Amino acid sequence: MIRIEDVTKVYKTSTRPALNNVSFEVDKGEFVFVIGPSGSGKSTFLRLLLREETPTKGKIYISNVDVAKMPRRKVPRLRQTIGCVFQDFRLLSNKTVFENVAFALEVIGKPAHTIRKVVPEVLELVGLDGKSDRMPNELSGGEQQRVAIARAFVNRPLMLLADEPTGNLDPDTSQDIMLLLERINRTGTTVLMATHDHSIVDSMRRRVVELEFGKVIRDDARGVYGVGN
Ligand SMILES: Nc1ncnc2c1ncn2[C@@H]1O[C@H](COP(=O)(O)OP(=O)(O)OP(=O)(O)O)[C@@H](O)[C@H]1O
Repeated sequence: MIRIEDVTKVYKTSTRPALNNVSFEVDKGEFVFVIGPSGSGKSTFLRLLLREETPTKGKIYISNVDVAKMPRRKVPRLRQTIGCVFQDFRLLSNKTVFENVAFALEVIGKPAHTIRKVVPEVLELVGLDGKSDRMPNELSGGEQQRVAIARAFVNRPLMLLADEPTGNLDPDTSQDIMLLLERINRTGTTVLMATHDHSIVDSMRRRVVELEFGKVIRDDARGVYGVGN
């Protein structure tokens, strides 16, 4: 599903590579934690998958398509197959919960009757039924992240990229969000999650890819965060 081959990324303004000859594969339906200290290249990796950046060297295949070589006009279609969730939720503050999720479908031209049907379904899936008319500032952090996950998932993407999704949440709320990401993963969606959260990684025992100075230094099938991090 994702194949990274000898990928090096050197940003224009930097001499040290953010990713240095990285190779690994992710199968459809996997749940993968990408861990490593600040600056080790986690976000760069996620940005390359989204074609927000292109590699300096190497190849990035998603479903056998070389993302780096993809013509610019095809990039929006690629991004429709990838849902994204961030630490800071990134909701539209002047739109309701329903409208935030609906917006993701409107921008890709889905008809109103589909939106009316699908949005309540996904809000129920994330545990927000009954809250569709709230504004983001009337929700807890955990609820806001649920909206963000609903918005990322409503179009049934092939994969979900989560960059520190629990970074602003307390431990209990973080566990709830992880249960939700697990549920989404069980629908067959590949989940890649960059995190610094030791306890979550240790409790989930999923695949762990660890980066350090832009290199993969560990790839464990049922990993823990690791000693000394
Ligand atoms: N746009 C950019 N221009 C220049 N250098 C960058 C850019 N983005 C990231 N870098 C550098 O690339 C390296 C990897 O950064 P990256 O953001 O991928 O790390 P990270 O593991 O996601 O860190 P964090 O956990 O703090 O989010 C760092 O040295 C960083 O300074």
